[in-house]
Amino acid sequence: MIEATLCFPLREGGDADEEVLLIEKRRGLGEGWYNGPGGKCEPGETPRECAVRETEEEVGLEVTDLEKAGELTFLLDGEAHTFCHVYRSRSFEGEPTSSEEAYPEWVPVDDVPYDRMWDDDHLWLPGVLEGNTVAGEFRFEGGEPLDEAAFVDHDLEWGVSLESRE
Ligand SMILES: COc1nc(N)nc2c1ncn2[C@H]1C[C@H](O)[C@@H](COP(=O)(O)OP(=O)(O)OP(=O)(O)O)O1
Repeated sequence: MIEATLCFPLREGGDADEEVLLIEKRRGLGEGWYNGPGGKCEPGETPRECAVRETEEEVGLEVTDLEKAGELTFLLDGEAHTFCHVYRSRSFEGEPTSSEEAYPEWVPVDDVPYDRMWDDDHLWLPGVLEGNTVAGEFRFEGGEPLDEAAFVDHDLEWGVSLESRE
């Protein structure tokens, strides 16, 4: 099973609206869709270290004080495919810049483009952006690659305790 991360930097935008930093993915899994910065964990790396590294690599932002917000299991044809650790952070340095992997974009949390994201995102990301914690399982069918499989169903648990976990 792949172990991966997503990180959602948050800031106060204009008119005190909160904004989240998304990326438009330029290559690999989910290419062309919006997501948070993130990627696969490397050997010997904790998920938190992975989220920090991937955010720096993809958009040039140095995030600190990451808050664990979710643990998501993605299953493909009944087999665990990816376990994803989700973080949010209001502490970061630098300005988002494009990379070979991603175009960054600040968007109001009330105007996230769920129609251009993974089919599961509208089920868990709004709660995560509101400050909640979540554990979820999402089932896809149709074979590899995961981003061409069909989203079938899911289970979600809100308000879970995650801070003791990386
Ligand atoms: C199945 O639903 C998913 N939803 C969301 N929102 N994000 C997902 C889903 N499945 C995977 N992801 C995330 C997990 C990772 O953050 C990325 C995939 O990362 P990638 O394969 O691009 O990993 P990298 O290490 O950045 O890739 P390179 O091999 O190019 O370095 O999608």
